[in-house]
Amino acid sequence: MKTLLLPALPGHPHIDYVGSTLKIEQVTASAVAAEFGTPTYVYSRASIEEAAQRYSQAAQASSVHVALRYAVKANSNLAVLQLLARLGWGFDIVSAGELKRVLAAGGEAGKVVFSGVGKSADDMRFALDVGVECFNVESPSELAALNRVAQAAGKVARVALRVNPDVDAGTHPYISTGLKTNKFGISQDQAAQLALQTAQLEQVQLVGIACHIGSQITTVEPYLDALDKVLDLVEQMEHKGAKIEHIDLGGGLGIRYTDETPPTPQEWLSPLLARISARGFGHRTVVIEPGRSIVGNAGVLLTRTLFLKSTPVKHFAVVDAGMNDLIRPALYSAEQAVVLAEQREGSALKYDIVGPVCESADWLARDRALVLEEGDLLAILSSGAYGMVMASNYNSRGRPAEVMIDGATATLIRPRETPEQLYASERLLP
Ligand SMILES: Cc1ncc(COP(=O)(O)O)c(C=O)c1O
Ligand SMILES: N[C@@H](CCCC[NH3+])C(=O)O
Repeated sequence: MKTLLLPALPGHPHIDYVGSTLKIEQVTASAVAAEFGTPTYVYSRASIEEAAQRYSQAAQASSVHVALRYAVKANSNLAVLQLLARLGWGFDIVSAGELKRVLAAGGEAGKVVFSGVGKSADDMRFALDVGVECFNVESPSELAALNRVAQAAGKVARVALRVNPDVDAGTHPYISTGLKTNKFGISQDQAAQLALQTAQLEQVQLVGIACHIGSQITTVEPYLDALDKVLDLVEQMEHKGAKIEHIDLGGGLGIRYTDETPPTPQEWLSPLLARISARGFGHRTVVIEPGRSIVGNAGVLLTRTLFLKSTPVKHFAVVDAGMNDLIRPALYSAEQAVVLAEQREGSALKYDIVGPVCESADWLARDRALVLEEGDLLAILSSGAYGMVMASNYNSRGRPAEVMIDGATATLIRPRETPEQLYASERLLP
């Protein structure tokens, strides 16, 4: 029988049981649900800040200069971005929308890396106008387009070439990005050629090499493999006269969802920086772009059990959160631990935890042994990353509320969407 992380919740700092009661910092999950309803995403401020500080400390332990850039796509709530901006972090973005959020949250454009395989001309122009620090370019066509946009804007765009190092990060195929069959990055050969071409383009300046090999990676080896290939390329480019100021290693460090044991930021960064120094590149800036490992285990999704239902072959717990609120299980068959806000003794049944959406893929967890009653409040753990940001309005369901816990204080950082808001901008025909 599957047992998931009970009674202690390892890997989830500041989210744990006190007796049989689940608390996020000093606030009970039940109190959050009573005040703000369900489904609701709840984040621990201390957990986010400590995760960020573990990266800063790992960076400070080395003589190599490390630029910290939080990947906004993991969780883009303004309050989350504000916490990181206050800690001095910059940001990794993939759209003008994310860039606008960063600016609205008090982030500095000069500490923003613009990633993504499909940047529009409008997005490039906005990023140039506000002065982002670097564009991570992923194709010859994108480089040409950026040169044109920069010319029209009268600016010079600082550029890093994102290389696809063709390494297997050992993660889910949908979140692997560094294989040659993936759409991301430029092959090593093509990158070397493109580096030469940048010298001919007046409105772009090559300053870096970037890579990002995937997400939820739980070992260091694929990063070292990718790094060696990136450093080979840097050597090759500098031999031909380029001046590479920074090496961007991307993000991707995994978290514990059930029983994974990923390296800590220190265990991840230290061998990479050591390799960079050993190969003679220790005076370059190293950029990192973590997302999930900052916010993933700082958040839970609270959901209320509506009905328990048994068929001849299965027990179902129908809850008020669905795949529109948290799509990771439906999309990647992701396993996230599910726990009761108030644990009770009794004999457990194995439940599939399913939502109200009209799709058979609308499941949040499968075969979980729980002692459940209708009306019980559940917490889906590890929901701080790629949770709310991937939520949709399918079935005209308003997206959940978001709440930040700081000690004994719960602050609503985004109210629940109402159905009226969903269709407010739609128009009836004349
Ligand atoms: C370019 C880039 N940087 C950083 C990240 C953040 O990754 P993660 O949340 O796995 O740390 C991603 C997402 O995979 C990405 O595509
Ligand atoms: N959305 C994915 C991660 C994608 C990372 C972005 N490249 C997840 O939930 O695991």
